[in-house]
Amino acid sequence: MTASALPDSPPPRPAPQGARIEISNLSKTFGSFRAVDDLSFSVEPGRITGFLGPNGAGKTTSLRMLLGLIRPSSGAATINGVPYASLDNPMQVVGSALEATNFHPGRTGRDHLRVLAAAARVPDARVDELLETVGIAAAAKKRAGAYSMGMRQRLGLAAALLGDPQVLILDEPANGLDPEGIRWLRGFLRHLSSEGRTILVSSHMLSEVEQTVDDVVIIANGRLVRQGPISELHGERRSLVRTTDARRLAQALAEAGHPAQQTGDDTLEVTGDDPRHIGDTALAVGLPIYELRESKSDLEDLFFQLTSAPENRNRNLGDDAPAGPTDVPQGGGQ
Ligand SMILES: Nc1ncnc2c1ncn2[C@@H]1O[C@H](COP(=O)(O)OP(=O)(O)OP(=O)(O)O)[C@@H](O)[C@H]1O
Repeated sequence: MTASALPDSPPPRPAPQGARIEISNLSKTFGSFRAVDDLSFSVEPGRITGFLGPNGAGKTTSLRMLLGLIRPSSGAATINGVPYASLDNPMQVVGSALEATNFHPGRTGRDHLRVLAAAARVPDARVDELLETVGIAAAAKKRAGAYSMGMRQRLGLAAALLGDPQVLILDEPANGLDPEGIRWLRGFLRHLSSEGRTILVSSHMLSEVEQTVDDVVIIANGRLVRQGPISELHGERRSLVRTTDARRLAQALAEAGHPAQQTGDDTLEVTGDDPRHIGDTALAVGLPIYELRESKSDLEDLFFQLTSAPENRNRNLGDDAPAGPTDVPQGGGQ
């Protein structure tokens, strides 16, 4: 049906395209403590980027600077080339959920969103649409104080989406979600990024976001330790093979130009080869294959190695951790 056949229906709302986030030499010190240290990275539209680091690495502090909630000691954080505080229509550009606990406990989930919607001149219909989208419509009239952590996460996500933003910034959004909720979140974020939006998601566990993100930015001790597509973290492809005579198959693979290492009487590991070549070679020498699977490097181990080098160890466990908060949030736009 064409649009002209439905003169009263509103035109379909085009999904907003993403915006680029640029963090340039960003630093934040609290007293003499350097929470974020000369951090630079960029986040691209149409991709989900995991912002990762152990507890106390400086993720939330960086996100708060990006959102204009605290002032950088030096450096800059921009969205589409401008600091958050200079955006003309911030809610349409950036939606964020930094804490899932920041709700008036006596107010219903729906009222919480309606207050925010009114302030941003977003119609109430969008509130109901979003409650449905994030899966808490049935609890819309319950007090937010009675919500589970997972429900508060969903409410926070709905609040972040009120302005239909180009950029979504979520601090540990999987906290408190059950496995079904995590799977739902993964699909939902994938859908939003496929519309061209820019999604930045923080987590202290690489394994938690491993299946969700396209790119990673890993920080430790306030500093960047790795940035790039998550596929590059996996390193070279390896296959594990189980057969009856691993030595003979390893030899046959070597003769066919595919170096393999015997790891047991009946097991071997082949580096960088297409599993089909392994199967073909085994068939050619008449050996059965009982198991053939790709072995991915353990990303959680890699994450630990990257972030636990002596210079990157968690400062909260060391002697130089700060005594306590010394910088009061300044509110948006400061
Ligand atoms: N207002 C503040 N005053 C003093 N120190 C602070 C302040 N805010 C954060 N810090 C310190 O800065 C460091 C980084 O904290 P931040 O919350 O950014 O880390 P994080 O990576 O988000 O950690 P988590 O995964 O535990 O949330 C921590 O050592 C924290 O104690």
